[in-house]
Amino acid sequence: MSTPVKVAVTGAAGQIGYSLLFRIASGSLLGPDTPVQLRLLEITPALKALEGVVMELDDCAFPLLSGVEIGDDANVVFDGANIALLVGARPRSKGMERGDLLEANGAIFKPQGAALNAHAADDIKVLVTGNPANTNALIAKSNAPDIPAERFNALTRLDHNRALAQLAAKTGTTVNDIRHLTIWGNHSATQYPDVFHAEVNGQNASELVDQAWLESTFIPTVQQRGAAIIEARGASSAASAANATVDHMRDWVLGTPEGDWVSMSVPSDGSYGIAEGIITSFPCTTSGGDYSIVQGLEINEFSQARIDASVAELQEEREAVRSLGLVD
Ligand SMILES: NC(=O)C1=CN([C@@H]2O[C@H](COP(=O)(O)OP(=O)(O)OC[C@H]3O[C@@H](n4cnc5c(N)ncnc54)[C@H](O)[C@@H]3O)[C@@H](O)[C@H]2O)C=CC1
Ligand SMILES: O=C([O-])CC(=O)C(=O)O
Repeated sequence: MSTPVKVAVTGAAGQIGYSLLFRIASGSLLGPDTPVQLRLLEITPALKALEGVVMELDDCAFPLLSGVEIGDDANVVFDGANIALLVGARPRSKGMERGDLLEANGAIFKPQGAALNAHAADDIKVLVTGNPANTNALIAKSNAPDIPAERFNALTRLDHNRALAQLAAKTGTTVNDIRHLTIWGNHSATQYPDVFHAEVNGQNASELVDQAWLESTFIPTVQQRGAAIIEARGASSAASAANATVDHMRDWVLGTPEGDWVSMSVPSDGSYGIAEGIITSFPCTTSGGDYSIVQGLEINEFSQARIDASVAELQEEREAVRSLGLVD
């Protein structure tokens, strides 16, 4: 067996953590031949609950799990990490304005960015799931000047998976029949799920569904799915968010399937005229541990307006965290 890969997870005692850790330890993240060491970060009051989760991990007797370290100090927990899954974040509480939310999360992601910069392994890959995920990833990236910027991603794979499921249901197919779906923009209600390049069994998806369904059902359903889950379950998406976190990082490390792409929020390099530096969702392929933004797609007027709106929201978030001194 090879040397264990060190996987750091923050917010490990939370809802998503409770699904995610078991998937990582069972081999879903890095495959059946790669042992993992889990390095779990929590706030001090949650360490006892986390100890209980570690007892359960022990009780699974996972053959690939080489060890588990837990703690409340990012400088210790991130030591030597090859992968960091930043899940723990400050949720919006009643009466909290967006600016307050960004500030509260800045207090988490700024020091975590700095701790990754100082202690993570040279090949570190960072994926932010904790909301507001795109801007939290931007804050972490800005505070880790020695880590290449492209190693900081945010999660829009859950939105991608939700869009796949909705399109499959509408067209009477399965998710396996669909290729080239894209989420553009922010992991928020402004995100744009784009079917204009998608194919269902080789046929362009926009020819199989009408514009009215796209505008009044598909797009709002995908954009509002998180809220619908909260309404139904009384708690936010957890197993599906953990699953998407695994999907994103697994594909980044092990590669996307031949002939398809996935949606990843990555620092913009200016592709499609999108402001450089913001962390926004693009169609991406990956190979050899590196990803590339799919180039050359024709963007119609309908799509462009929606991409612009979501990118504008991300630029506003960047301005807000800039004015708080959280990013350059
Ligand atoms: N990007 C996406 O698609 C999705 C993102 N989310 C977000 O993921 C985040 C986590 O969700 P849940 O697990 O359901 O929340 P949760 O509240 O059950 O767990 C979060 C955990 O993070 C911990 N935490 C807080 N501050 C921390 C810090 N500084 N360091 C380490 N741990 C810290 C808390 O103690 C808590 O145990 C939330 O921000 C949620 O909005 C949820 C679903 C989808
Ligand atoms: O709104 C939330 O906290 C959960 C979320 O991001 C989602 O389900 O997409």
